[in-house]
Amino acid sequence: MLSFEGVALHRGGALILSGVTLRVAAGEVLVLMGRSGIGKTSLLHAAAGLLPVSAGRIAVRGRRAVVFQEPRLLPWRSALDNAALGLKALGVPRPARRERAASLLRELGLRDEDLLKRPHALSGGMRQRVAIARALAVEPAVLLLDEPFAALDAGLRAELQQRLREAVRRRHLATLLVTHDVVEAVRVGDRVALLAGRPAGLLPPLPLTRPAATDAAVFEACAGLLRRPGVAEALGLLAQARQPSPRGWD
Ligand SMILES: Nc1ncnc2c1ncn2[C@@H]1O[C@H](COP(=O)(O)OP(=O)(O)OP(=O)(O)O)[C@@H](O)[C@H]1O
Repeated sequence: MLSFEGVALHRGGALILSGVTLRVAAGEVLVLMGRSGIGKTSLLHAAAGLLPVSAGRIAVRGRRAVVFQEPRLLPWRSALDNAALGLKALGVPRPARRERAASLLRELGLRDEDLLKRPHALSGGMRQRVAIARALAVEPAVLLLDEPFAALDAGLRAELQQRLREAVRRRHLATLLVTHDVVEAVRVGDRVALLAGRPAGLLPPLPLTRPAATDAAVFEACAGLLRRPGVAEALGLLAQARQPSPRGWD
């Protein structure tokens, strides 16, 4: 379980977030969205313990793990050793940690011949699978994901979103996912919370209904979310739509 109560945050001397109250239950994927620079990553970093809060309280029940947009792997270590890193820090013996890491890497779609490759020999998608495996390996109760698939192409993103969703459901993790991608929100999330205003606060979270796996159902769910009052504005989409393009006004 992860909860924020009346949280305020400063960055560079400026108050960027205030009065943020939110609870992410075990087994729930809460998607955090809002326009660029609003404070999504800062809030996630505060939940990860990487940034102090200026006011309020963040409570984490159980272990937490973080996945960043870049995989942040050790270049001189194999995929297997990278995925097992957190377990090493926890003092899990080598055979047990390699076994658990290998099983997670397979669950996330790595083939056996990839397990001993170093990061430079893996694709971007494989590297991010290793980063997710490394996070899941420590058996967290709370998973914090900061745009984990933003650098991947659309097909791969869809596959990894599906695998992530299955992995967090199976483990009953309280998951906070920061993303700019509305498709990702409806594919992975149970609820979406939007940051808006300055300093930013949280709009009341909206439930997401799980769409069928077809593209049409996913796009219909996205359109439904964007039609909800305040959502397009909070994502900065209406302001963008009024921007002139090189061809004139869109
Ligand atoms: N290291 C830092 N020092 C000072 N200010 C920072 C720092 N990092 C971020 N900020 C500021 O804090 C505010 C929130 O940034 P943050 O990265 O949390 O927003 P975001 O919503 O995650 O943005 P994006 O969607 O573009 O990633 C921004 O105004 C940003 O300029």
